[in-house]
Amino acid sequence: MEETAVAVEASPQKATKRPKKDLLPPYDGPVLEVRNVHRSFQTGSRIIHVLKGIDMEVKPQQLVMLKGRSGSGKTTLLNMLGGLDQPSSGEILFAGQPLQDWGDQRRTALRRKEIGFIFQAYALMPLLSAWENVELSLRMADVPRSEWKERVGHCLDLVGLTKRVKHRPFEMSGGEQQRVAIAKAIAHRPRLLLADEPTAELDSKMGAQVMTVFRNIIEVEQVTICMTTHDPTILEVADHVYEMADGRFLK
Ligand SMILES: Nc1ncnc2c1ncn2[C@@H]1O[C@H](COP(=O)(O)OP(=O)(O)OP(=O)(O)O)[C@@H](O)[C@H]1O
Repeated sequence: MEETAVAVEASPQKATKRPKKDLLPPYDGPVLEVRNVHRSFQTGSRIIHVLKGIDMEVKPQQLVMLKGRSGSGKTTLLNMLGGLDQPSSGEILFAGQPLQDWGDQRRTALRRKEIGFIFQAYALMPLLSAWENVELSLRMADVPRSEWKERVGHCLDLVGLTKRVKHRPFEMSGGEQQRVAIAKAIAHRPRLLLADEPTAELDSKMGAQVMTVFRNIIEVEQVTICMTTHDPTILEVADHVYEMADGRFLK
């Protein structure tokens, strides 16, 4: 499918107000604080130390990137930032709350309400249209049905896809599919967006469109983004880059 000529044509939008949520008390500090995090895996009799003392901070509405060679530990760290995995030692504070002290149920609720995930391979439902894919995310997050229409329309507009709402993934370019995935990831108004190599499958033009969308949603949706990338041209867009090598950040 041909990409549209203009980069991303989202309508100018005002910042939307984040509705109050009970899960987290109000907190003006960093969205993420990572303190001396280690992660080891046991495979058979061997113990592999993948993360070896990670310290990082992600402030509200920042775009933070993790770069590093394949195998350096980026995905392992991203999984922990999203509460999908737990550190072997150290702590991760999400909006000031220590995730390791939370039970499984509360961590799952945090993931569903406060975090959006974007992957390299889009992760869309193949038989659903762009509109239905975004709607599905609202259904999963228990957002009242009465709010779906406005919210889905708003999110698809933000990613510049108002003219593609009825298309199914196979009728769209890779860049468009990734933008649907972004609309889907922000639909439930998460505080944090985690993206694992979101531009890896895209050419440089489509990759740049995705980064334009990221900048736009940081402003309009007041979201914070932490992503991994190998692409040096994309790193220029970051507010902060952490370079990883062998489970540590390079100074
Ligand atoms: N569950 C696991 N069990 C054993 N080893 C693991 C596990 N998860 C990750 N690893 C190992 O940890 C190391 C880091 O993997 P990780 O996927 O975090 O790297 P990465 O920097 O994201 O690489 P890539 O850029 O290729 O995605 C690898 O050597 C991997 O094999």
